[in-house]
Amino acid sequence: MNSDFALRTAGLTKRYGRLTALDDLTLEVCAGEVFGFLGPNGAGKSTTIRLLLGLARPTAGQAWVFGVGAADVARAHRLLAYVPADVALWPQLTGAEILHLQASTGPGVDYAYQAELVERFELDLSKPARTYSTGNRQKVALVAAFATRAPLLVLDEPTSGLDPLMERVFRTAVAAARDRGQTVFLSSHQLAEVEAVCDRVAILRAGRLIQVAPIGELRGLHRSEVTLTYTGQPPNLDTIAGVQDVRQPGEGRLRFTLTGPPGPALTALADADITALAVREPSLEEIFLDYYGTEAVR
Ligand SMILES: Nc1ncnc2c1ncn2[C@@H]1O[C@H](COP(=O)(O)OP(=O)(O)OP(=O)(O)O)[C@@H](O)[C@H]1O
Repeated sequence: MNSDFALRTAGLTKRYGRLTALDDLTLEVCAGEVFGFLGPNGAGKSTTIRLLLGLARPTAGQAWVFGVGAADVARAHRLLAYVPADVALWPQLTGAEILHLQASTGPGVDYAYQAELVERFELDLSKPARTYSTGNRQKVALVAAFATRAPLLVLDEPTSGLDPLMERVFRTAVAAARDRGQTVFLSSHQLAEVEAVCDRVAILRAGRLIQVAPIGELRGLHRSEVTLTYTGQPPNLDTIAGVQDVRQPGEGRLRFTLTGPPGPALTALADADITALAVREPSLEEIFLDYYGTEAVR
């Protein structure tokens, strides 16, 4: 088994009765890579992670962590740290006690870095975990994972409870993990998050792998929907770079999609009398439907 791969799956499949949660996933994540695992709700991301961690048994196929079979939990878990989507902590222990407990049972901790992370995530370690909000529980788990020396960090939608400021701290910590030579496997349903931190991305939909691509190739997926109101002459967006699907949903209103740098569109809009402007990021589901068509996502 080649352990240059931090993670490898071959034909990995999980069925729950008649539902196929994960269908024949074959994937390789190189050591040292920040790998995004992107898919809308219910795509099978958590199922995959449970199989990788040996928390569930595959119906078919196999998974390895640095060449160690995922079912060999005692060996595989010495090589990884995991942050689940719903972090559960021991309610009676304080944040400090939990970090101490995890440090003493995990694959080794960099305590100086742990202290730095506690500060950056603005975590109050003195309180018992039962008083922590979802976001604070997530922070404890993230600090514990990022501070380990585990060569692989498996993070399952780890920022769902974090505010934008903390999301920035998270992104910095992922970049630092990469610099420290760790591999990061990050599941997410946010295209923007994955774009910001990952080298490569796998896209999963309805249990099936749709695409694996370097992040650069995914940039074309990113677009915004712009809606504006104007008085007088409508802005002329006919030949503006990045502007598509210009529609007029009502009198004095305009809607279009924007990909790439917004400069040319902003220049064109500057000549018109715009009274309101709203920019919306479409959901991953919408992007999938738009980009891959209904056939590919079924
Ligand atoms: N223990 C289970 N029993 C039955 N069905 C399950 C079980 N776990 C997951 N599923 C189903 O498998 C599919 C994939 O779920 P999974 O949690 O892996 O998706 P996900 O991509 O992680 O989604 P989310 O972003 O919502 O967490 C879903 O249809 C889900 O309802």
